[in-house]
Amino acid sequence: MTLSLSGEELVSRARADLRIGAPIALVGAGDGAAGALVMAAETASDARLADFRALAPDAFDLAITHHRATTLKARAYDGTLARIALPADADAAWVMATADPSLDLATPLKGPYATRREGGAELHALALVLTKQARLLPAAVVAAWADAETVRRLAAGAGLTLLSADIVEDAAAATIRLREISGARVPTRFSEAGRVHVFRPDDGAEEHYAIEIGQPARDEPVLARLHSACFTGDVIGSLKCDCGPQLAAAMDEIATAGAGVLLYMNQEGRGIGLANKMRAYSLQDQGYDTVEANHRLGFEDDERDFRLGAAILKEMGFTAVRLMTNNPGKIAMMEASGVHVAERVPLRVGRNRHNADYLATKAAKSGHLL
Ligand SMILES: Nc1nc2c(ncn2[C@@H]2O[C@H](COP(=O)(O)OP(=O)(O)OP(=O)(O)O)[C@@H](O)[C@H]2O)c(=O)[nH]1
Ligand SMILES: [Zn+2]
Repeated sequence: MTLSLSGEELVSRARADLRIGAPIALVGAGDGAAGALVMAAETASDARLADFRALAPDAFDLAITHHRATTLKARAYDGTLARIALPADADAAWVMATADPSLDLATPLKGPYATRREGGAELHALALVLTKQARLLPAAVVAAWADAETVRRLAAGAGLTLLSADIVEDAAAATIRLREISGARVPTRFSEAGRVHVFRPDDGAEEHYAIEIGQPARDEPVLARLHSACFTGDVIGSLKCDCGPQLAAAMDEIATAGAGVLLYMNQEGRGIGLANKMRAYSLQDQGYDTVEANHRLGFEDDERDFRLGAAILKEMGFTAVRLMTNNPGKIAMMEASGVHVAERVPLRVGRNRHNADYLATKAAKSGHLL
């Protein structure tokens, strides 16, 4: 028997590496493939940048999304991304100022930037996918070599996580498995008959919670709310969104009905994480709406994976829901994931003068039913 890590385990480890500022190694498929050492832009240190330079890579670039390149007036030759050649004196502060749009007011004078055209960008694209999955800014420092062997050797010598494109793709397409780890009775101000169940995904990503109220029957559609974490709205009462009142109203409605389930999904900021959401808020303070701010940072409007909620419901024995939502996307994803939406229950609460524009943008751009 040989002990080896699965592709999914390697990808999970790579995400953790990127968050702590450790380099990872990426290689292309087949003979003559290229290789690269990668660090997330936001965790790259001066010392590591110097280490990368000392290895004399064939190309040393900062990979950014084409959205970011547009703002920087840098030519993007690689479709959805651009490779900015790192100047010889570029330090970690330079990398962040170039990568992070929310810092633009603080560091207005930047560029011009030379973007790379020759060579492939497959590994750069992979690096951006992984930084996003790690809930970091989609920007990566990439030291590339024309031959994968050099990178394999460097990775083996330093004990770096080594990934190939197919491993990352397979891991993303794999069925998500979540297990209930623990659960206990938690009476709340909404209902004394509450139970909290904690679900943990096998890939080591965030845990999600199910709050079950009463004893909902498994053989009929359950009154359910799929709530995405919003630290600002849920915990500190932010008026910028409608999440806090929606959470309370959903709990209240389920409690009044006597039975149902609220899934609390730790997909903060529509899946971009709180750090990136606060970057988005800074951009919103500069006049961009919620969707534009996400795009400027290099994210899609919505980066949540709604399959997770469906997986938890199925794990709990539910196959059909009466879903409390105004978001048609959630209904479509539930159905696609094998949980039938027998009815949509509208949830309209928490409108105030601070979030009027935010709600209008959701209706206009994200198809929300108001
Ligand atoms: N990126 C980003 N996320 C936000 C912003 N405001 C709120 N969020 C997040 O959006 C999520 C809530 O999503 P909503 O679109 O309000 O609601 P929904 O859950 O999709 O739809 P409903 O079921 O109708 O409420 C939470 O994860 C919040 O943290 C914002 O301006 N930018
Ligand atoms: Zn919110």
